[in-house]
Amino acid sequence: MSDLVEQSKRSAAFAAVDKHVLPSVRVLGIGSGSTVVYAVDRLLELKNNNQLNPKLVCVPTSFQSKQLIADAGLQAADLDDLPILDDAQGGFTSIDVTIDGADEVDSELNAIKGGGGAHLREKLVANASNKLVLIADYRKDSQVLGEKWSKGIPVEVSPLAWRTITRQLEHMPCMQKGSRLFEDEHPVANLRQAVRKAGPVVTDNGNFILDVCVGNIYDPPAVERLFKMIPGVIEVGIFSNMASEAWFGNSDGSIVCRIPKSEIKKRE
Ligand SMILES: O=C[C@H](O)[C@H](O)[C@H](O)COP(=O)(O)O
Repeated sequence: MSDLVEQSKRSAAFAAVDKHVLPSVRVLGIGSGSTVVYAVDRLLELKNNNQLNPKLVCVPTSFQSKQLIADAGLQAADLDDLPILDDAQGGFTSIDVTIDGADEVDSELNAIKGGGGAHLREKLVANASNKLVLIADYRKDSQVLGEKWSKGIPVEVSPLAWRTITRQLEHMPCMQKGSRLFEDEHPVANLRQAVRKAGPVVTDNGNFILDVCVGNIYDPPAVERLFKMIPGVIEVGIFSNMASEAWFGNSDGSIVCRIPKSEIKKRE
């Protein structure tokens, strides 16, 4: 990985933490992946400077994230241990803000996640958060999902049915009710293979992952719903309309914070 990419991950992570992890934050969701490591580095600095809420509790999204929290000496809590608060919009949240990485983010801040296989718990934590803030380097910033991330949509599936699910996914048509959902005629689903273990990747939850290639994704919420309907699909690595901000580190050293394009229009 080039120094430029690492530097851009770091600057996006530091800026997002500085903006969102104020002393008023009591419960913080911690995402997974290599960019989140920098976010936890910054949290540790803030902790050492007494700039965090002394009662701060961090909610992990994977085994990796749980370890990062423990190594930083921060307090961890599982989602189920937290009280559920009814918010003004009729939602149910337990977490003030979650900071997480992404594999690709489009102009509406729909994201592909799960490159590291953590998207099930990441989505559970994001869903219980008042605010989801994404952090990434410039390679993940795109207009349409699929333009940049070519490894496919991560889909966590039950090992009991992975072959049936693969076949069903590969028979999905690209058109639905007259509109095109994705670029390729039919998806191609690959069982993710482990690198230093023989056989498939087994997630933190004991499941398999199919990486489903469809080309560009024109309607992320529809594709997310379509895949999710297949029995045995546990979670789809498309996060539609969940993030409210995305921070990108650029290759020139600058940082950009984006909000969904439709939000910009509403504010104009
Ligand atoms: O499963 C992994 C997560 O969704 C990560 O947040 C995502 O893959 C981005 O990871 P990284 O920051 O390493 O690019």
